[in-house]
Amino acid sequence: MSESNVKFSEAEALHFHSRGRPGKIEIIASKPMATQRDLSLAYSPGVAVPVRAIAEDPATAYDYTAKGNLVAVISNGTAILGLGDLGALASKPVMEGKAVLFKRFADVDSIDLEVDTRDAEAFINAVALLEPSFGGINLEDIAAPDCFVIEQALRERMNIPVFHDDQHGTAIITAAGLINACLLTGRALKDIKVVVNGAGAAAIACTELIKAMGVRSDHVMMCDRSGVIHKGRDDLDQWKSAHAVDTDRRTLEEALDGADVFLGLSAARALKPEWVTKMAPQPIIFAMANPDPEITPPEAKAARPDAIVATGRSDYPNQVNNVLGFPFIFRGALDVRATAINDEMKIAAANALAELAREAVPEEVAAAYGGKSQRFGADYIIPAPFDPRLLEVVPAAVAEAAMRSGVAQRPIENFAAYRQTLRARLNPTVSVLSLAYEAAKANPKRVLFAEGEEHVVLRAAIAFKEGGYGTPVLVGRDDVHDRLRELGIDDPSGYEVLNSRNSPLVGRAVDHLYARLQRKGYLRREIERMVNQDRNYFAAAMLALGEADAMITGVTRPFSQSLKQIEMVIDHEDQSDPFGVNIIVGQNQTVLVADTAVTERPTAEQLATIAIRSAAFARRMGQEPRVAFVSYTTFGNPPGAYVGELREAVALLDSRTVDFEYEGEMAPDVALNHDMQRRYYPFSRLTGPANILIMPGLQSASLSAKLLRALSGENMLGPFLLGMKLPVQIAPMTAGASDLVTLAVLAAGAVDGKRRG
Ligand SMILES: NC(=O)C1=CN([C@@H]2O[C@H](COP(=O)(O)OP(=O)(O)OC[C@H]3O[C@@H](n4cnc5c(N)ncnc54)[C@H](OP(=O)(O)O)[C@@H]3O)[C@@H](O)[C@H]2O)C=CC1
Ligand SMILES: CC(=O)C(=O)O
Ligand SMILES: [Mg+2]
Repeated sequence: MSESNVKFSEAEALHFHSRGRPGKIEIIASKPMATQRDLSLAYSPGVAVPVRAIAEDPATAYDYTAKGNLVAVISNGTAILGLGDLGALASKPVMEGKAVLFKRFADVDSIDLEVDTRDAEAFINAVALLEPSFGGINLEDIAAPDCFVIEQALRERMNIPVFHDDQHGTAIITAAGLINACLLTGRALKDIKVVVNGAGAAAIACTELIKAMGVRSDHVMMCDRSGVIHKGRDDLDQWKSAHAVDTDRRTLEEALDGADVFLGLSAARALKPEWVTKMAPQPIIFAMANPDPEITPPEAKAARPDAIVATGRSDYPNQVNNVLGFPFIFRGALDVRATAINDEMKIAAANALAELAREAVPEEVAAAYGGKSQRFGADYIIPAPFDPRLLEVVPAAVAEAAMRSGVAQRPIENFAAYRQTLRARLNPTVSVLSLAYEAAKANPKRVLFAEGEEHVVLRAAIAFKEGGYGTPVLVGRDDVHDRLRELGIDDPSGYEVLNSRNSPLVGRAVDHLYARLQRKGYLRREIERMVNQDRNYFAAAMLALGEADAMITGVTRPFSQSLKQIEMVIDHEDQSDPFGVNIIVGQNQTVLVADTAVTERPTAEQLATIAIRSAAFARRMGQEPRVAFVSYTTFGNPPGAYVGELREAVALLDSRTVDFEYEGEMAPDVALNHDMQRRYYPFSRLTGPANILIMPGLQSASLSAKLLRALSGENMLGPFLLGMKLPVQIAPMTAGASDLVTLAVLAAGAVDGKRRG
């Protein structure tokens, strides 16, 4: 895509957007819609009751509808990122993207609306009429100067927060980054000389905010396409002329002479490395144009090794991008039902972000970024978007500022409790998975994809490599490169292919396997045939011999068959059998189910081991384990003949010292409902709903997991194979490319522990 740091092909980006349900959002019902009674309540006649209530008291719309947590992302497509005016329809992928970021980072429901007009008045009228529907309006990618007129008019006409993200979101993050970059270089805001390149929505808002925070007006030089905005120009509109200065400098190059700070909010490659050499010592360079910055960090650093450099992108250190702002700012504003997002709230958000970057980074975030650059310093001036603390810190600061400045209609009484609800909005498993992806990037591994001729596997390998998660090693025939070409990879030579027929490594694989199997009735020629003809034997041997760090297989044959083959090459972690865990990820809840893959009728001892290992895995996934041994009976009711092993497993855990909660036997509906446990089984030792369900046997476990996968699709992960000595994962035959990438990332994440152990 961009000229450097290419992480994916255009084909991959298109496939990502078109696969499955096209686009990136869908709407799901938050109430049951199963029965006639549900429908009567949700729609006519039941719906008439809240209708009358809202007509009588409009404020109750926040109680009876989704309004209070719903934000519209609205654009006319006149300044789509740095791509320019490509129209309303073309802006839809970006607006859908912003909507999903709202959900992902701050649990704000959001919908994109693309309004097909370049007429500011028509746009204003269209949006103003939407006030009843939404709790807030996030304007996006509307070009200057119309964006100023539009936002001003809508703020006056609407009694809900209206926020032009490219202006204020960007300004808040820029201000936070600038505060910290100045701290690191020993500068005071009042002294710095700033050059702003670009004089549009983002540039003007950033300039206004940093001036409000103490940067002197006569220290800021702004440039547009025609060069420096000076008092002698007669082509300036009111917004540009507000920032015109008295100077004889005319070009960006001249403006940069001796400047402390460059803020780029213009276009790709607008800043030449040779101009950067003229800046003051330890220059601060924020090249924020998207998707390609004004200058890349390697170019900037080559020209000025002493510079602090930030961009709008996630693949370089210091991502100064409004994604760090809008989800959390709206979260805080919605939670106090603010009527506006005012300057106090923006400054509070900027300060909160700046302060957060100066605090010690939590272990899990630091680990995810390879432990590198996660301490306040030149490569870490601003928190990373996946930092789970953002959702607690920024909304609380914004809500508090809204209350202080008198725009909060529903003030927060107990901030400690509020922070707790903010923490609960983030499903820890989702953040752990995100962090696992970041960790893979920071510490990339070689992962064998044993079925390297399958399209779905090749797609996964492409995503794995181009996402920067590691090096895929494809096991397959010599035409694998042709298949990669068919999938849009122009130069497939960067993909390593191991052919089990003619690889020079075959001999070592045969030796390894023969040494293991010669006394189990296998002849060497038989082993040769197995290694040549079956990729699981060959790939597992490559893993055992250290030619790669982890292995993925599974889409071409049943799980049990793959496992049997791999067990011939690789040992179990200890005396106990491996087992499978599936993870069901809900918005606010994660449930693990085990053993979904291996042992048909586990003994009590096996069940206890599965519980202990699942609990450790749950902790790795960010969950505090609460195990329920599940059955069709709950504490003996109805009496059942097949619950003995479960009860014995509970007794075994009683007799050992384990550091997690467990209980059983109980039916899944009781296990998942803590109110029911308290009401009918007050002796139960679980302190909340169970999040690990240990099934009595493979029948029930596999049936439940497969039913759930068929019904809930992408919310089901796994099965993850636990208990092998080396990191191997066996995907279900129905796995899609993204399932395979997740398995590969988790397998890669287990490498260091396994090889050490
Ligand atoms: N990192 C982040 O979070 C964000 C980054 N941005 C980026 O900022 C840029 C501008 O976005 P936005 O303000 O919304 O768009 P606008 O269309 O409102 O403004 C674009 C501005 O850039 C100027 N410009 C374009 N090319 C050059 C150039 N070569 N030299 C100097 N100035 C130039 C234009 O000048 P003129 O007035 O003469 O036409 C105009 O003033 C985009 O690249 C966008 O991706 C925006 C928001 C957030
Ligand atoms: C990040 C963003 O909003 C932009 O580049 O327009
Ligand atoms: Mg934008």
